[in-house]
Amino acid sequence: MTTILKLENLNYGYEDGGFRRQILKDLSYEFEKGQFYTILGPSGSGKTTLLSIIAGLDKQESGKIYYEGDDLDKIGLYKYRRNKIGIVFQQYNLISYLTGLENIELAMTETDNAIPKNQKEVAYALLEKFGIVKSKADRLVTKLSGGEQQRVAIARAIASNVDLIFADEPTGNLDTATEQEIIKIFRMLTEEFGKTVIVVTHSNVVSQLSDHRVVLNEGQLKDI
Ligand SMILES: Nc1ncnc2c1ncn2[C@@H]1O[C@H](COP(=O)(O)OP(=O)(O)OP(=O)(O)O)[C@@H](O)[C@H]1O
Repeated sequence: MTTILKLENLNYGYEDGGFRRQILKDLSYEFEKGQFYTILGPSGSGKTTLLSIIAGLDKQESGKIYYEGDDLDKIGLYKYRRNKIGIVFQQYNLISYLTGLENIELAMTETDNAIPKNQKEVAYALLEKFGIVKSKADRLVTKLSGGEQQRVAIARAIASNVDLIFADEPTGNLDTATEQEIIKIFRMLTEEFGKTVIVVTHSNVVSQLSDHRVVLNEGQLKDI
C-alpha cells in the first residue's frame, strides 16, 4: 500500500488562562491511499484540532506533514487546501444562496486541478451518483434536507478532483437512517472513486464501517 499522508512527530498545544495544554504529543501516523479511516476519542481529546492541522487550516508547532512524500511547507497550505484535499463539515457549510449544482460548479473553479470541459454535465452526474437528482440539484441548498445537503457537500469535496477527503462529525446532525446512507457514500468514495477518507466521529455506526479505526488519546493516534 502507498502512504498518502504521513504525520511525523506533531506537537500542538493551547494556552488557556496562563495554563498550557498539550493536545498533540509527538504524534506520528501514516494514512494509506484508498482507505477509509475513522478517528475516535474522548470529547476534548483534540480530534477537531488534529483535523484542522492535517487539513491545512492550522499549523502544528513542530513536526512534519508529508502529502505523497512532499512536505506541506513545500507545497504551501493554500495550494494543499486548493488542490489536494476536500473537507466535509457537520454543518454542511454550503453556500446558502446557490443551488446544489452551483455549489459544485463553484468548487470546480476554485482549484488548479484539471476540470472537465463539460463541467455542468459532470456536476449533475456527480450529484446524481450521490442521490441528488436534477430537480434537487437545481434547488437552493437551503431547500434541501440535512441529509441531502450533506450529499451535496460530499460531492463538492471531490468536485475539485482531489484524492483526500476529511470530514468532521459528518453525520452529527442526521438521524440513524440518514447516517447509514451517508456512510454508504463515504464507502463509495473509497471503493469506486479510490479516494482516501478520514472521518472524525463519535458514532460507532460510522466507525464500524471504516477500514481503520484510530483513537486519539493523550496526544497520540493508535489503531484499535
Ligand atoms: N482556540 C482554542 N484555545 C484554547 N483551547 C482550545 C481552543 N480550541 C480548542 N481548545 C481546547 O482543546 C481541546 C481539544 O479540542 P477539540 O475541539 O480539538 O477536541 P475534540 O476531540 O474534537 O472534541 P469533541 O469530540 O468534543 O468535538 C479542548 O479542551 C478545547 O477546549
